[in-house]
Amino acid sequence: MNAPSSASHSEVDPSSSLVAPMEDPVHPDAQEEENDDEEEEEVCPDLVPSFSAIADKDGLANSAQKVPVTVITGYLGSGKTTLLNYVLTEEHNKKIAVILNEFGEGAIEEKSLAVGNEGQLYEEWLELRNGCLCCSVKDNGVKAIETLMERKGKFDYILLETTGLADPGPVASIFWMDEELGSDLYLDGVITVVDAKYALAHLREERPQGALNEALKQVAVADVILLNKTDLVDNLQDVRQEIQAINASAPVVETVKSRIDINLILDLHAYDGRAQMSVRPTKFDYVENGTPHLDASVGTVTLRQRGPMIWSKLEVFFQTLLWEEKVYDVEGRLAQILRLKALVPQEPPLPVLIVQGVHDTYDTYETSQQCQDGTIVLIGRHLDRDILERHLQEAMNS
Ligand SMILES: Nc1nc2c(ncn2[C@@H]2O[C@H](COP(=O)(O)OP(=O)(O)OP(=O)(O)O)[C@@H](O)[C@H]2O)c(=O)[nH]1
Ligand SMILES: [Zn+2]
Repeated sequence: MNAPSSASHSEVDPSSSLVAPMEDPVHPDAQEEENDDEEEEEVCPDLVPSFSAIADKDGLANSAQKVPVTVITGYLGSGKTTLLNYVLTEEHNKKIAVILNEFGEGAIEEKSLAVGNEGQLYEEWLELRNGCLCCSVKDNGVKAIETLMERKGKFDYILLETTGLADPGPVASIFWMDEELGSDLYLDGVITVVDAKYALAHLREERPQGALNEALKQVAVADVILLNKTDLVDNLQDVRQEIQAINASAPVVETVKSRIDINLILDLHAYDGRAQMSVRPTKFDYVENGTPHLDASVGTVTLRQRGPMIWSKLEVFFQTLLWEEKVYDVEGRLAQILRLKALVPQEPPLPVLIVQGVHDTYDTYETSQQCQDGTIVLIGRHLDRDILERHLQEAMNS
């Protein structure tokens, strides 16, 4: 685990390196900044799910025992529940637990008061056909789910629908952090459902003091985006462009009634070494910098670095960016990272590393994927490519 003070966590699992600031890992992004619009329009490496086992034996053994959690987020009424229902009725050989929750809402203190004994915060379980289960957990703790598993037996898979106004970042981090602490659960991926008809309005909604709106955060941290309700819209070009300008690294799949090949959303392993990052140039790579024509305040910047990199130096760059709050854009606004991914070749025989980050927490994983050059994908706001590039070079040359 990677956090300003992570010693206690590395004792728990020395093979892992998840890093996050420890003061308040559940709500790491408390910055409120002035409102503005900025984005980079550029498409960069996608995280492509790999269904072949490329993790090492330990990694596989590890995730075999643990239950994957896919977080399903999206604005009010975008089609999250429709997606869950669809997954439950599709043919699959999994015993899936669906959890509707009020995760990540309210203060932790309030929640622990509400949890009561043994985290019994769930409502009635509904037994569905094909062995699936459904419930509503009114807790923001992993404990409640673990208690459920103790009572109901282990599931193969958990789908967790956040409320439409939730910021999925902290929710995702809960599972991620909890994995470090020996939980039975691990975060597989974040799926964001976008309402094609109202997305542009949602993404542009202003919040007091320039806070980021939920729709932006939901798109920014997505591993896969469903552009849903496409039957209601004639021209998808604008909304698709705006989504990709915000998060250039997540595949955007157009859907009606959230119908999607479930292989595209389950078992992504988006947060471990089994995710493959493919580096493919796209037309967006050639868009001029500094001439944004889309009205988004969150964007993606991709930095590339030739040849093998020294991880400890790259880590200095990440920590400067994520924790030290020393990186600004040209107008002096603090860079705020919502999601980060990197593919980092090291001098052989050191393995290639994948770095995954949500807000200010990041983790590294070894991958068997090969690459010559490093790629760093940053999604957030107030990201100025030239300034970020300079900080990266400073760190690499230190
Ligand atoms: N026309 C159309 N309607 C859809 C589509 N997908 C879902 N809906 C409808 O949109 C409404 C909201 O869908 P839900 O799945 O409940 O949305 P949700 O994201 O779970 O909503 P909340 O939980 O309230 O945030 C329902 O009436 C769905 O039937 C679609 O692709 N096209
Ligand atoms: Zn719903």
